[in-house]
Amino acid sequence: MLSREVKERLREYETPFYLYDMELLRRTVECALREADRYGYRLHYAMKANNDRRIMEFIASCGMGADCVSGNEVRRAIETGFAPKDIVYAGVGKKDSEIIYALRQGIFAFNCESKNELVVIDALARELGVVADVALRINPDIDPHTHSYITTGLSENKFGISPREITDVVGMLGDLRNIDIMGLHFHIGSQITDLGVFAELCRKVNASYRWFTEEGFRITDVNVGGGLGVDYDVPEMHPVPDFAAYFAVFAQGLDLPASVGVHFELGRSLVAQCGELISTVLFTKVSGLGDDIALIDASMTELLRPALYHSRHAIENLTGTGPERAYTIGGTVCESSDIFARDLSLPELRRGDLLSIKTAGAYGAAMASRYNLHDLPQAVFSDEL
Ligand SMILES: Cc1ncc(COP(=O)(O)O)c(C=O)c1O
Ligand SMILES: N[C@@H](CCCC[NH3+])C(=O)O
Repeated sequence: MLSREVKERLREYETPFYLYDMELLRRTVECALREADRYGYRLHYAMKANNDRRIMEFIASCGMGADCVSGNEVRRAIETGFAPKDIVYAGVGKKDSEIIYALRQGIFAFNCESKNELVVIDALARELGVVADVALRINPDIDPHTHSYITTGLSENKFGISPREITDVVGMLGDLRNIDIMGLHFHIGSQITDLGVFAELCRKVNASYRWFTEEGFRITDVNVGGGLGVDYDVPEMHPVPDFAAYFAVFAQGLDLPASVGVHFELGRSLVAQCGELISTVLFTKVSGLGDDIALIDASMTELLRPALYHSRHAIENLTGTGPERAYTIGGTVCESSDIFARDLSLPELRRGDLLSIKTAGAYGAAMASRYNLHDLPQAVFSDEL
């Protein structure tokens, strides 16, 4: 809940902008690290969720590693204080220039997603005279019960190496002298709220680990990815996700020797709740069906999730106190999918009211675009207000 003084101060900034609660970020990151530490688990921040420099610098300063999916992400991670030896690099389509850059940095591991990618990493590593540490990303065919666009571990998805290809891959590895298969990697999707899905993942991880060990591989590290979901409906009830319950599922389900390092790649659960998108009501009008529409100065260019996944974010009228009315909340972009909410009850909206769109710290600013030549949204931090 923002105080009246803070709300007044928000008026000094040009909307739309992202407001980050740095105290909540601190509590969230500390809680995740504390709960992971109980089991000796190692955390890597999936920076695709939010690559703001201040946020990254803070997370790096807490001692987390980074999970990157492009050469530029690896570069930004290093610039913001993440140690190369704590960086994992996934991505289904890595370019040669990106692989070469990451090889030169001496990152912890490439999460490798296909047979052909292994061949390319090996060749590039040979040219550089180095050996690349590689974790094979296995597609375990698990339904994570989330939106189909953010499901990544089903057989039909483009991610990971399928069981069909595994034997081929293993047969070929003897010829690849410049890669060391030291790990196995899994990531089955995002915004997963059914913890039973992670229990199923553990069973698949155990089976894969046993299979690779029996094949003669020395697997020192297992990376189970990220995916823990957050509460978009009533965010104030769960400002910090239940990391204790999440890690306990793995502690109970994983059956690996104590010497094997267990890694996680958490994105959304670390940064979603600390961010909100602040926007101003521009106009209200009535549709041909008689519905009240409010047009706000944020749009799918600042927060794409509702247009892309029909996802719902809680919205608060920060400045209006009138009687409630039901609104369709639309953005400014020339796309009919640019709608943040339908039939949403809010204190009567007037031109100039400030709205807060909650749980926007993950995959918000990071997915912003300049469509319609909009400016990219600025970031404002709670401790600077
Ligand atoms: C390979 C990989 N690791 C980690 C993540 C982070 O996921 P989340 O933000 O759901 O924790 C993603 C995104 O889904 C991913 O693709
Ligand atoms: N961008 C998605 C999550 C994708 C995660 C990356 N694999 C979201 O906004 O929910």
